Amino acid sequence: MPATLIDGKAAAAALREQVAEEARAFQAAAGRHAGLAVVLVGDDPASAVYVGSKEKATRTAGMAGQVHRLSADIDQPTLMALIDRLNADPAVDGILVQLPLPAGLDSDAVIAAVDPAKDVDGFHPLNVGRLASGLPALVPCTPKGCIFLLRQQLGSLSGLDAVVIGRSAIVGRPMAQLLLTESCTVTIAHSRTRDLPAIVSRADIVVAAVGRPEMVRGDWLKPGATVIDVGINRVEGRLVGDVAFDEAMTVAGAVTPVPGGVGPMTIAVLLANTVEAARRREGLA
Ligand SMILES: Nc1nc(=O)c2c([nH]1)NC[C@@H]1CN(c3ccc(C(=O)N[C@@H](CCC(=O)O)C(=O)O)cc3)C=[N+]21
Repeated sequence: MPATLIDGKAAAAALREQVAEEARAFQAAAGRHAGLAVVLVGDDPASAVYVGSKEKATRTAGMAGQVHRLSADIDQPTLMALIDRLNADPAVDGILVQLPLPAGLDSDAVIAAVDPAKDVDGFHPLNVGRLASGLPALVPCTPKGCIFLLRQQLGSLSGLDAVVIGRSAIVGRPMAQLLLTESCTVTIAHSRTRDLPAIVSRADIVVAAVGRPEMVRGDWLKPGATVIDVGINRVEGRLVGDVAFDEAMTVAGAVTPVPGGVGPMTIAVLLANTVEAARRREGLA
């Protein structure tokens, strides 16, 4: 029997509906809309598309969105001054600086300059530390979206063996922290891992976040495993994940597709984080 297809698009639509409800309740209680500011530096076409869909989703959820589009050749002090202005603006609850920034700009400095209470990406060192300590925090959108999909598919994750492939600051590391909070036994694998197929073969949950098209093969998987594919790779004009999808579907219990899996959840969680930040800032949470 083939694996269940995990429908991220449907899950994201349901979450966006719930967030729209929370945004209405916030508006009624606070007398203003929750507000998200997105900063886009340069004219990378893929980034422009993502930012456009974030803008649309923000409005649809009944929140106030603003996009700041800056030229690729702005200097660091100009960008830092914009962050300071957004930090000081009471109408702005969430700040997202689209990454990667053009060469020459220091993204670590920009991330550290964002008010941690407005850090809806969960990239500020304070939120990273809070997540690692098991404290309430604003949590990176993509890993949090993966947890939603896993909970929907499996219910409790307690005691399950989880393997995260990839150790990036934006996906792999926070993903491992969240799985630990869900009481999984967590292994983080990466480019230096020896015998990756053997490690993956023990996992009830596999999260692939490496950025190598179709690297995880079907015959690595434990039969019945739940496979979350975070990869978005453009190969010969089409999108493929980090998992060999057709192979995985013959072995796994459930698999996320690319597109239509994790990606749509990322934007829905961004909206959820923005309402959460707004509620905390107004003392409503
Ligand atoms: N500060 C910051 N925060 C981010 O969250 C952030 C970022 N920078 N930089 C770029 C990445 C990428 N990202 C995606 C969001 C949605 C989809 C998405 O909705 N994908 C759809 C469509 C894919 C397509 O057609 O291109 C899907 O997978 O089905 C993908 C990728 C957020 N990112």
